[in-house]
Amino acid sequence: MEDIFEELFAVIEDRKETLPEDSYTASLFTHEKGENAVLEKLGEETTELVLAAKDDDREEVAYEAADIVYHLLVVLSMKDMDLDDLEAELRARR
Ligand SMILES: N=c1c2ncn([C@@H]3O[C@H](COP(=O)(O)OP(=O)(O)OP(=O)(O)O)[C@@H](O)[C@H]3O)c2ncn1[C@@H]1O[C@H](COP(=O)(O)O)[C@@H](O)[C@H]1O
Repeated sequence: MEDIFEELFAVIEDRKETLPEDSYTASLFTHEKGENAVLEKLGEETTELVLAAKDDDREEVAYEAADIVYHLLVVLSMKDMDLDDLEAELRARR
């Protein structure tokens, strides 16, 4: 499970660096709305997760949760943060 986060974050960092034209991730880093584009998307996905959970739609909950995790990792990268920052915060709460 840990690996998939690391793999995904590495891809996001690569897209930030290389900005391929056909990359959705790159489009978030170059969006005319700036960071608001990914932040708005995160808000939308969170609302969709809440609705899916209220409907007890487990498949949809997993789908929206994955959308949230992906966009969350993009936000971390945008702030020049990484998974270590997230891990440190989680461990500090134990
Ligand atoms: N995990 C994701 C991921 N999750 C969600 N998304 C995109 O996030 C967007 C979510 O928006 P919505 O749910 O609103 O879906 P939509 O209706 O298609 O989008 P809109 O019309 O609302 O803009 C979609 O365009 C999805 O394709 C993702 N795009 C990329 N990744 C990962 O990032 C990697 C690199 O992708 P590229 O940057 O596109 O090369 C991929 O291999 C994946 O592993």
